[in-house]
Amino acid sequence: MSRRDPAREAALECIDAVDAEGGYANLVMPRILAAHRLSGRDAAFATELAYGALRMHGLYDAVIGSAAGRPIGKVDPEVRRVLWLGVHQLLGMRVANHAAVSETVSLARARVGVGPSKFVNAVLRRVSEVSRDAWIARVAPGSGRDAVALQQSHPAWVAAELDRALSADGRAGQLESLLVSDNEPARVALVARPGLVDREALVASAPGAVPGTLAPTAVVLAEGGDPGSLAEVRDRRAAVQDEGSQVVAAALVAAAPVASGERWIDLCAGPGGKAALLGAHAALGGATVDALELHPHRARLVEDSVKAIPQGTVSVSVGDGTVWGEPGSYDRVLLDAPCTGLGALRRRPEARWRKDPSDVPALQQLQAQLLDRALALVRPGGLVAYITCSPLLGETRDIVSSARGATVLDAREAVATVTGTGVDGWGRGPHVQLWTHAHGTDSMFLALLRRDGT
Ligand SMILES: C[S@@+](CC[C@H](N)C(=O)[O-])C[C@H]1O[C@@H](n2cnc3c(N)ncnc32)[C@H](O)[C@@H]1O
Repeated sequence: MSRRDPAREAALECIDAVDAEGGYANLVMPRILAAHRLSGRDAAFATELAYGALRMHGLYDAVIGSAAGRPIGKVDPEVRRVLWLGVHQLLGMRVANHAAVSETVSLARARVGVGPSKFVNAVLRRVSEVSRDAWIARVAPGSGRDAVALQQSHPAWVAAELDRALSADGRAGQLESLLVSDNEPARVALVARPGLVDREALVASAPGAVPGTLAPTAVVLAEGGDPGSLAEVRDRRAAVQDEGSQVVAAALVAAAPVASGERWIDLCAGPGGKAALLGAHAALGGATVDALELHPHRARLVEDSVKAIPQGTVSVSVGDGTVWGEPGSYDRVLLDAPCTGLGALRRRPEARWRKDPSDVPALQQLQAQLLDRALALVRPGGLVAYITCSPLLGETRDIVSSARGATVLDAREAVATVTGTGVDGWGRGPHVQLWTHAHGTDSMFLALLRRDGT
């Protein structure tokens, strides 16, 4: 009987659950780690192994096909997933070649049988003969867009859309940097909800944490920092939230002075990160927030997220934002629209492979309907923040440019107020597009609109 490494077993279970059963890595992995009683460095190793293989398998399939001398489609899917695990150790991690090959082969023997394990052994030995760069030169040579997409393991259509969005934002030539940043796991950022906990106090509670560099509410945890260990997170005075999300939500508050009695609505609130940040600001300024969410189970997450906000400030409802509410009855609307999520690929290792260009038109239609409704819901002179965690032009500028009855504001001014920086650092305007490679945040888009009329 050969000895098998529990961290590699856990990683393979995660890869199987995601690739074969349609699971989400960030949901299945914690359960698998607990079942294998893995923590600390072993858990981190298993997670990097699984997430890296799931992210990078576009490139690894090309390497495996070349090393095996057969099209990847002819490799049994179960064997292929074991190979991803081995190739990621060889080309994506600093695991010694002999350990990567022998540990993966013993796993293969147990999981897929002796015959296939010999094939795994032969392929991995061949892969281990040359470096990652040499493999890239062999299977994805050049510097054209499709080559860069394969080198950085992104579907070609995703890379093409991101490239277009970069160019439109004055960032032509930055595609490779962006795709590289999608492959680097994000450091965990927390929000210190204003009025509920001081940022300095939160920094002091979390060993090794530092203040964020963009949002005045942000705290960045040390590598491996566990947000669940912090009382402030457990009681919802603080929460995990990308710093870019904090900036764009706070920009709606910063766009005009808050008058007591203002009514705000978050039209697409689940799971409630931005609703809670708005709620904390609203409580300080004497405003109230309605938080709307289509799906009841996500509305429950919003309820939980806002539970530390002073009573009577936020009220959560289940409903459809395309038809909700009394026209003209709100002062500000936050519309964080459902989108492809292609600006947050670093958070979800499998996400890039689950999207398809055919998903985009239905999302665009919904985004346009929601923005229409958002503009109907605000009073004349009221403000709408249109936000996506996708930089795709079809989900961002194109949606905003087709809106009627509103004036587009320079969102850079509100963002500069939030971040305490000058307007110039925020692109060409009037919208603000954050970029993972440039700002270290998710690639969030923000447009601010003011409804016309008096
Ligand atoms: C991008 S997420 C919002 C994230 C949220 N603002 C946060 O910061 O936690 C979009 C949300 O809109 C919800 N949604 C989708 N269609 C909707 C609709 N027609 N009306 C209201 N909510 C909708 C989705 O269920 C999802 O929870």
